[in-house]
Amino acid sequence: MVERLKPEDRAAGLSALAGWHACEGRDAISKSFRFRNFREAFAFMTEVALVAEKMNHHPEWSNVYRSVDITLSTHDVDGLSKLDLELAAKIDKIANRN
Ligand SMILES: C[C@H](O)[C@H](O)[C@H]1CNC2=NC(N)=NC(=O)C2=N1
Repeated sequence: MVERLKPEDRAAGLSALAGWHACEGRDAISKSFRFRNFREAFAFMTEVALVAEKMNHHPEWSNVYRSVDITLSTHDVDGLSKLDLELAAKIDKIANRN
C-alpha cells in the first residue's frame, strides 16, 4: 500500500526535481512543458502515457497545441507519494530526450 510522503521527504523530493513546484491548496506537484510543435508535444504525451500505464500511476494533464501542463498526486492517499516523485523524474527524462 503506497504511503503519503512526510513533509520532509516531500521537500527533499521536490528539490531534487527541476522545474516542478508544489500546487496551491492541494498536496500535488505541477510542471509545464513547451515543445516545438503539437506533434512533439503529443509524442511526449504518448511516451509518458506508456510509462504511466506501466507504473499504474497516471498524470492529470492538459495539452494546448505545443504546451503540456502536468499535475501529479496520488489519488489513493489524496496527496503526494513516492510514485509522484518517481513519475516526475521519468517525465523529465522523456522531455529532455525529445
Ligand atoms: C485501480 C488503480 O490501480 C488505481 O486507481 C491507480 C491508478 N492510477 C493512479 N494514478 C494516480 N495518480 N494516483 C492513484 O492513486 C492511482 N491509482
